[in-house]
Amino acid sequence: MSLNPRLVKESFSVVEPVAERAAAYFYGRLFAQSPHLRGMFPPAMDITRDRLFGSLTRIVWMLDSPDSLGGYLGQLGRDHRKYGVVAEHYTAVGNALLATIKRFAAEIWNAEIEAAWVAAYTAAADAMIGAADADAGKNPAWWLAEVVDHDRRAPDITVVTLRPAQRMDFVPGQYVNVQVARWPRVWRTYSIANAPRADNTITLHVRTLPGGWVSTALAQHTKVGDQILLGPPVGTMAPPDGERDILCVAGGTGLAPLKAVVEQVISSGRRPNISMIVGARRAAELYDLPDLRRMESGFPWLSVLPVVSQEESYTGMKGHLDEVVPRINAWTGHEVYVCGPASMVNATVRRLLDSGVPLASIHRDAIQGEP
Ligand SMILES: NC(=O)C1=CN([C@@H]2O[C@H](COP(=O)(O)OP(=O)(O)OC[C@H]3O[C@@H](n4cnc5c(N)ncnc54)[C@H](O)[C@@H]3O)[C@@H](O)[C@H]2O)C=CC1
Repeated sequence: MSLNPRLVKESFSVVEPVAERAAAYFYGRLFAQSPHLRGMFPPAMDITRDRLFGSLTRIVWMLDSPDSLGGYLGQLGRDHRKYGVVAEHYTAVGNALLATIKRFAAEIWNAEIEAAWVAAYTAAADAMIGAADADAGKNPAWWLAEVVDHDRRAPDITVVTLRPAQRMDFVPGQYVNVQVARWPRVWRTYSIANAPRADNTITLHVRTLPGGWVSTALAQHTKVGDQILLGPPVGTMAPPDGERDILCVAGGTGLAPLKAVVEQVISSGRRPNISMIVGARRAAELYDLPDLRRMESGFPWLSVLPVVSQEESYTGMKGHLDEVVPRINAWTGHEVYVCGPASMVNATVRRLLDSGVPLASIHRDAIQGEP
């Protein structure tokens, strides 16, 4: 069986515009054929459905880049250990996936396309299973973590510090999936907001969103001493290893992974100039400014610039990050990190590219938050 990325991509592009219906069909089919699998999923499937297509889209578009794809599938396989996924589940998922693509790409479907999908799915499942097996000897499938600090910084922003019961190794810039006792099987992603610490604690920045199950539970129904579950650290954003100056553009709680990256650079002993441009809608939402100012006073090469977009009376810099950032500097020689709401990240990256910053110098990570 040989891989044929072109056929997979062409047929997937027919399904992509109807992704929502295809995902609903996929799960309907999966649970009809294997009802016992339903218990592994949360009662409300909306976010799970989006995540499925998000992952599938990434995999399909990475089929031509085996190195990136291998890394991504490895993380996905390790991360799926927390759901209790074992090798035999992949067969059921593969059958439902094939039936789904076949149905929604019916007008172009043929034996060659089917063979291409079977080959691609088999290779992807093998990579995930292999990574999960290799990880099983080294790390737990999930970590139990105790809440050791709970700090409401703004009406809807809470900073939570957790101590995992077992050592958790991670790269600054990565994120974890979080599950609270109140909502079994519901997992949401949060970036780790610190470089590794000697006491193994990690800090998360939580924005409470209307209808956000996990964020509301973490902010309003969680106290010091509670236990929550964490999946393994995932994500490919990482601190730079060269000597170039660094720009970090953070929108809201998108600050979290960028703070981790900056902490790591500072503790590495290197001395690049670091500019952190930190955006919030209102000044009261600059929830981490005192700590950023403390970092700034301890590391003279760091400068922190808060920017507020929706408060006329604010006396500091005002505006949207995508407009403000290119006005401040050309940034062409910098390693650039951008994180925050997707619309802000997309707009800012576009403006940076327009102003001559090479794509290879721009670091961002697609993570899925609530709701
Ligand atoms: N909590 C975490 O660990 C992480 C969160 N994120 C993501 O970061 C986002 C944070 O959201 P909030 O704190 O609610 O941010 P927010 O909605 O309060 O916005 C923060 C900043 O982004 C700017 N902004 C918003 N939309 C924009 C647009 N279309 N163009 C230009 N600028 C725009 C605002 O002006 C403000 O400066 C979420 O989407 C979350 O998924 C990403 C990584 C980690």
